Formats: sequence, structure tokens, C-alpha cells
Amino acid sequence: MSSVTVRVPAKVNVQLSVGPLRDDGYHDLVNVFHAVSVFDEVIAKESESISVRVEGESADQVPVDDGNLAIQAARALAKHAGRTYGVELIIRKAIPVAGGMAGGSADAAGTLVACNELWGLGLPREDLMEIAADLGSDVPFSLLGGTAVGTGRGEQLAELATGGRFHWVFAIADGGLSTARVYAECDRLRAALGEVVAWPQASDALLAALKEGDARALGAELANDLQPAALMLRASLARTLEAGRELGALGAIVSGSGPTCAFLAADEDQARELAVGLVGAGVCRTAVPAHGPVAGASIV
Ligand SMILES: C[C@@](CO)(OP(=O)(O)O)[C@H](O)COP(=O)(O)OP(=O)(O)OC[C@H]1O[C@@H](n2ccc(N)nc2=O)[C@H](O)[C@@H]1O
Ligand SMILES: Nc1ncnc2c1ncn2[C@@H]1O[C@H](COP(=O)(O)OP(=O)(O)O)[C@@H](O)[C@H]1O
Repeated sequence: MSSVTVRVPAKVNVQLSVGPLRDDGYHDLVNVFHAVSVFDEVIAKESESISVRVEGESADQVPVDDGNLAIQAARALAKHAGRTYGVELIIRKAIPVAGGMAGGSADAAGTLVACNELWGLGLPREDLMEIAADLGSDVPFSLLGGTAVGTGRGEQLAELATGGRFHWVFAIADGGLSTARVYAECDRLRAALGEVVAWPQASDALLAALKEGDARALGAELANDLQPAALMLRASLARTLEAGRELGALGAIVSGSGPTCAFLAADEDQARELAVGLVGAGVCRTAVPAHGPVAGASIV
């Protein structure tokens, strides 16, 4: 095999409940992940050394050195296999960079699947999941896809069966937000308000809405503890969320650490109309309709 192509989805967090700050600098979470049909593509080609080239959406903002999560993934996999391997990685980005949709995690997961195949390692998914968790909290979910409840720092996953397809619109902003900065702002706001931070719990109403495929109920239950922090760091997002609500979205939420905003629609037609309306209202750089759940990193 001289070349392998893998497609990996973005995610939205339909519930993100942030618990207390841990000693290791992470927060315990209940993170209900939902994979959506905005895909990066990772192409892995035979090579002597490990390198990466990035094309597409905001490619100039992605590092091509060891800071690239895909490079880290290739190195981690080679180390796990106990050999020196090379690969030329080409990443075609559609997932917004630093957008709260796990684009870097997607590329890392895609690289694990692609190199496992290219190098003929034949490692089972469980091994890839373990390597993924060391690369980043969201990387295991990018492998798994679908809908899942993440606990711990988000890396311990329990799959959720959902009833049918949900239709979304993602309002993509100019520029990104740093995940670490948004978590730090969340801690700062909580301390300033003297909040007692509760242990995170999955919402029964939200899980039931997912299971039943009830978009209206899901829209009412969307919840993100990082949203106040993201709004504090990017005040303009309040207008974006409001515009979506006024245009009739069933739910409006910041995706993860933001700044992408996610809107739930009743069906595909409404999603298309919402996307046009959001761009027309001038509250985002672009708006992308998508659906979920979709499969995790898969060879195409
Ligand atoms: C917020 C979420 C929601 O799914 O993703 P994004 O919206 O950024 O994509 C995740 O929790 C991000 O996961 P990921 O981007 O993989 O984070 P990591 O690389 O593991 O950690 C980056 C930094 O985020 C903070 N962090 C991350 C996860 C966690 N449970 N608690 C944290 O406090 C820490 O400051 C950490 O140093
Ligand atoms: N393959 C990659 N794609 C995107 N960003 C990457 C990648 N590798 C490393 N990064 C770095 O990770 C940061 C967070 O990117 P990303 O994963 O897209 O955002 P988020 O954590 O908000 O979902 C970027 O600002 C970039 O510097």
C-alpha cells in the first residue's frame, strides 16, 4: 500500500459540564460528543521521514512542525510499534482551526488510522484509543464518532445510540479561541462569582432527546459550561447566538471552547435557510449546514 486516505469528522458538544479543576491542570467533565458531517481528510503516503502539508480552511494557521497533532500522532504510533517509520501526511482541512470543533484532534485520529494501515501494523482499535488519549482529551472521540458520553477529561467514552439524524448549522467565526484560555477564563469567572463547582452529571432529558431523535427537545437541553467564558473572550458571539434564535433555530450554543456557534434545525431545509440567514445577518464569516451523528475516522 503506497497511499491511504482517511476521512474524520468534526464534533459539537451537546452537553459540556465542567467540574472542578484537577491537580493535573485538567477538569473532570461530562462531555456529550456528537460527530457531524464536516470532515478533514488525512492522506498518508510512503516516505522516508515524517512530514506534514496542510491545505484548505485556514491552512496557514496550522503548524507543520512537531506542534502539529498529526505529526505527534504518527510519532506516537511508530513508538508504540517500536520501530522507525516515515510518512508524508497531507491534511485537507474543512474543520475550522481553533474553532471548538476538534479539528486538530480529528487530524491526529485520522493519522493513527491511516498510518496503522500504511505501515501494515494491524493494531486493534483499543490500542489506537489508548494512544489517542495521550495525544489529547478529544482524540479518542474523533476515532469513535457517533454520539458518546465522555467522562474523566473527556477521554473515557460510552457510546450512545441515537434515534435518527439531527440537522445543524455551524457559524464559523474569523479567528480561533485557545482551549486552555477558555478553560482558564471559566475558572476565573467561577472564582469571581464565588461559585461552588458541582460534580458534573449527564442530563437525563438530554440523553432521552438524543435516544428518541427529538430535535425540539434536544434544542431545549443544549448546555455548555464554557459558553460564558467564550462569550467573555469574544463578546460578538452573543449576537451570533441571538441571530440564530431569531431565525428560528431549535437551539443555539457555542461549540465546545468556541468561537464556532452551533444551531440545531428541525430539518435539512431549515438548516439551509438558517445558514443563509446567519451569513446575511453578518454575524459570522461563513455558515455550514451539516448533520449528525456520523462515523469516526474511516478509511475511504
Ligand atoms: C473544550 C473541548 C470540548 O470537547 O474541546 P474544543 O472545544 O476545544 O475542541 C475539550 O475539552 C478540549 O479537548 P482537547 O482540545 O483535546 O484538549 P487537550 O489538548 O487535552 O487540553 C488542552 C487544554 O485544555 C484544558 N482542558 C482540557 C480538557 C479538560 N478536560 N480540562 C481542561 O482543563 C487544559 O488547560 C489543557 O491543557
Ligand atoms: N492538525 C491540526 N489542525 C489544526 N490545528 C492544529 C493541528 N495541529 C496542531 N494544531 C494547533 O492546535 C490548536 C487548536 O486547534 P483545533 O484542534 O483546530 O481547535 P479546537 O481545540 O478549538 O477544536 C490550533 O490553534 C493549532 O495551533
